[in-house]
Amino acid sequence: MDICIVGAGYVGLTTAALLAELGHSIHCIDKDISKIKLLNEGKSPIHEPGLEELLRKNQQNGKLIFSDDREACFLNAPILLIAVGTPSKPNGDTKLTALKSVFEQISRNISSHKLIIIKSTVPPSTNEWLHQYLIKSGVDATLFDIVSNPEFLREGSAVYDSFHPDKIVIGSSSPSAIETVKKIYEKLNAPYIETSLTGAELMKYASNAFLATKISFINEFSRICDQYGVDVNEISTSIGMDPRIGPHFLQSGLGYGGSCFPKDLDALGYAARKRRIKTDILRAVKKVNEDQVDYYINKLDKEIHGLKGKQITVWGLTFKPNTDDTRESQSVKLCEKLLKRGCSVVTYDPKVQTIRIPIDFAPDMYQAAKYSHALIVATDWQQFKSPDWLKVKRAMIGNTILDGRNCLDRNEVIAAGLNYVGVGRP
Ligand SMILES: NC(=O)c1ccc[n+]([C@@H]2O[C@H](COP(=O)([O-])OP(=O)(O)OC[C@H]3O[C@@H](n4cnc5c(N)ncnc54)[C@H](O)[C@@H]3O)[C@@H](O)[C@H]2O)c1
Ligand SMILES: O=c1ccn([C@@H]2O[C@H](COP(=O)(O)OP(=O)(O)O[C@H]3O[C@H](CO)[C@@H](O)[C@H](O)[C@H]3O)[C@@H](O)[C@H]2O)c(=O)[nH]1
Repeated sequence: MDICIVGAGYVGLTTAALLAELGHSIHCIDKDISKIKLLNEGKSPIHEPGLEELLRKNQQNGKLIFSDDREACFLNAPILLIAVGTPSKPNGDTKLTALKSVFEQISRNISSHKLIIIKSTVPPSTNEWLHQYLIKSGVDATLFDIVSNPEFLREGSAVYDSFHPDKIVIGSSSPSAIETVKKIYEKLNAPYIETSLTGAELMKYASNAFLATKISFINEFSRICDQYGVDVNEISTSIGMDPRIGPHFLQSGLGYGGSCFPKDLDALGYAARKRRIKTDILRAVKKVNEDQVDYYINKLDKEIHGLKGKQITVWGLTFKPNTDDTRESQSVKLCEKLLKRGCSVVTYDPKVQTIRIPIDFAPDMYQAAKYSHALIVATDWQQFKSPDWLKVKRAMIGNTILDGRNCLDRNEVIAAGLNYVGVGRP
């Protein structure tokens, strides 16, 4: 099938690679000309394992083209898949500027039937609103169908996730549109969940809100473990064995970040408040996450007898490993708070070399440790999990290692003569 993908970000590019690989003809467009230029040179503008190779392969075999000619794409393609960003406003509401601009362009260029698939995460009833928008713009209702088809991939494993979805959610009031979307994905052999437009929107928010709740639950629990001298990782393993709970999203640490959980929880809370629904759980999940960075910093403060004037090494700036994304990263928040407490911060991240806060970047992880009073593992990149701790010890002035992701082997750290500190890690 001929599909135009609008938005060449994490979701748009991964979906472009997936659908081209499934045999469809993909035209992917973005308003950002620099991204399109890079893509046409065979380079991915984002770091996502396996993505660049897959994009290049499908560009070479003619299944995938990139351009910034949005109008031509809107005119020609019978299927439009929209994956533009939907960031938060300060009050938690969602900025729909990009989506509205796409729909404005569609309304001006529609002359034959369009199936419009919305992949972007949008607040409940947005898709209904978009449907009405096109009608009010004078577009004949028979000329388009809208399907809400939310995306569940994780950054860092986006390619794997999109080829192995646990389900494909398809929300629409049009049975024929639902059938077409099923055909697009049929080679994936994943179960379909058919629902309404708003049902699909809410399934996406429910998923992210529940996953974030699991993380904040275990993070709050790690503070309880901390007081009782019990290892929280053992608690996660134990409760995770119960199939009613499951082992995933029970890794305690500095908390969740990224472009999705914080934004989507805010959007859901805002939508509920608008309908006068109190969201006590969502508020608590957010509060635990916000407090978690302070809990770690206060623990370090006690351990090294004051933070002011100390040099702290932070390993990892991305919000999780295997990505270059620092949006809403807890590591970045940690660095900002350390600066406010009078520390100097030296950092190393395999994929980040600059950031808009006054911290120093070292060329490698060991040089980042040089002359520091303490070292914090803030993102669980594989290379930080089992480094040469003797080399780290020789580089540092102090000897405290704070395990911000509960991902280190404490015995290895101690064996090198270093002081292991974690939350809920006696
Ligand atoms: N990042 C994820 O892991 C993830 C996973 C599931 C769902 N989502 C949702 O998918 C959507 C996209 O997220 P993302 O992380 O890919 O965003 P992103 O910021 O990486 O990419 C969005 C792209 O859309 C482009 N764009 C904006 N306005 C445009 C326009 N009018 N015409 C053409 N292109 C335009 C931007 O230039 C950008 O390249 C969001 O709603 C997000 O919540 C994201
Ligand atoms: O046990 C865990 C699991 C994750 N995290 C943190 O949670 C954040 C989010 O991680 P993850 O969910 O793996 O990455 P995202 O790319 O943000 O993916 C989430 O957000 C996407 C955008 O909506 C959804 O599509 C995915 O299903 C959903 O997992 C990161 O900061 C992780 O460090 C933890 O602290 N403990």
